[in-house]
Amino acid sequence: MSQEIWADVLGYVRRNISEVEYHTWFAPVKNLGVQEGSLVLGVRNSFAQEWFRKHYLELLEDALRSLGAENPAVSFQVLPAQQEAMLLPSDPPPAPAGRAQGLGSASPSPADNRKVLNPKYTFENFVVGPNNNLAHAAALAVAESPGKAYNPLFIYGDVGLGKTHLMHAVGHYMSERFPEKRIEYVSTESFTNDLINAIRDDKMTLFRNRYRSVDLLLVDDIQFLAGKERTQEEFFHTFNALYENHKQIILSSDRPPKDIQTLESRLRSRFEWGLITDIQSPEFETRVAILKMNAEHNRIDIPQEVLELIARQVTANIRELEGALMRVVAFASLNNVPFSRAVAAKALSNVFAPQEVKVEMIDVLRQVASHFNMPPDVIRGSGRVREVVVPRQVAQYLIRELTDHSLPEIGQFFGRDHSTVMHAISKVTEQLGKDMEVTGAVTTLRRKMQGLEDEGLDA
Ligand SMILES: Nc1ncnc2c1ncn2[C@@H]1O[C@H](COP(=O)(O)OP(=O)(O)OP(=O)(O)O)[C@@H](O)[C@H]1O
Repeated sequence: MSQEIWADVLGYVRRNISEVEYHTWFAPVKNLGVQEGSLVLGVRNSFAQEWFRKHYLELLEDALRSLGAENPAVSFQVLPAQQEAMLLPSDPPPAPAGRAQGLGSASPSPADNRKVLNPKYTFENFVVGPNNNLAHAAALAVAESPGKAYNPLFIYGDVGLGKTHLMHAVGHYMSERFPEKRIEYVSTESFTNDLINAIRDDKMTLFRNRYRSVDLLLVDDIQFLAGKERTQEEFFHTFNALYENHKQIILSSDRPPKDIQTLESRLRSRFEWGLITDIQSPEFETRVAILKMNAEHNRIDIPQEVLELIARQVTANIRELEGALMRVVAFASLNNVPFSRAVAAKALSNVFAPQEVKVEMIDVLRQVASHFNMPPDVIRGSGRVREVVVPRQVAQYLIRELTDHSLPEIGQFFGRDHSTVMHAISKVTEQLGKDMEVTGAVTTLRRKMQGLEDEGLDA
């Protein structure tokens, strides 16, 4: 396949996922051409291969379809290490921005977002916290009694806080219970474009029938009605027709109706007829819960303290939060290191202000466990065979060296008293330089814990 077509494919992909997702996954991909009718893409390792199959196959097929391919096929091939080295992106990824449609999920393109509800945006997948519980309760009430509870429901809040997610959740809820109901999800931009096309093609009746015959109308980013007189006029009539027929309307906006400038007052007052509710930025616990849910959905086993570190880094926007998690996952897998706070901090250091990461006992234990290929609990357990005792002593030695914890605290962490820890430390000290296994483990792990740069990790 020519590089021009590949550039078009990348352009399509880029428009449909967040910047951080794009740079993490697509920047290093190599176009290997078409083989037996299938576009072959070179990826760095088998993890990336699996990830692409699971998360981006459909998106890539859509991209090819949009370029005219009738039966698009895409396959992924792991590149040999040498070729891979040449593909490492030289520029640091930019700060997350744009519209990711959730961790790893391919999203509909803006042009055909009408009628398409993102399957991930359900009530089950919506984490409720103090920042969004009113909006959530209102959406649920509306889903249960469309056209009766609050009409319209007006949800406002900053970007990436879950307005679209809640709207789609109502749509899914309704379509599951009443499959015959007509649901229309549209961005204000698409509504405007449809109107322009209808006027141009002399198809206003069709346009009106379409929007005025739905049972649930979901309109995103209604603030973009500002200054568009003809669209406002048309939307006013659509609104009235639906309202009078007790059809549910849900609107989202980045601000409350009173703050939308140049909005006709008859529309503004209608937007205020039902319920106006906002979504605020999530607090720490909600952010951790969202990350946890995302990790579970993607079957990623990531320690709580790593999720907490990510949640401390990204505070304002859930889309960015998801991007940050994805970055950490990609970073750890591409560098083949276990998840730790230090790894997460390193993964995010190009994107967010670096955070001081204090090494914790659990971090050291995890690293030691991974080095010796043994579960952390076994190291902390009561086993007395050499295979367990050596990692345990190394862990205690490194914790003493790399953290501020006292001997009794370390003892407690291992369910032992401080004299055992003292013994472990002197034992390791004695073996350093003599016992290859112990010396190698201490040196490697110390380097890993102190500074990841020394490990040749790529951000
Ligand atoms: N409470 C939540 N629980 C789980 N995921 C959430 C929650 N809120 C938002 N998200 C996720 O955050 C991402 C951004 O949400 P969404 O697109 O709904 O934001 P938005 O407020 O509509 O943003 P915009 O103003 O840019 O349209 C989505 O992937 C969504 O699933």
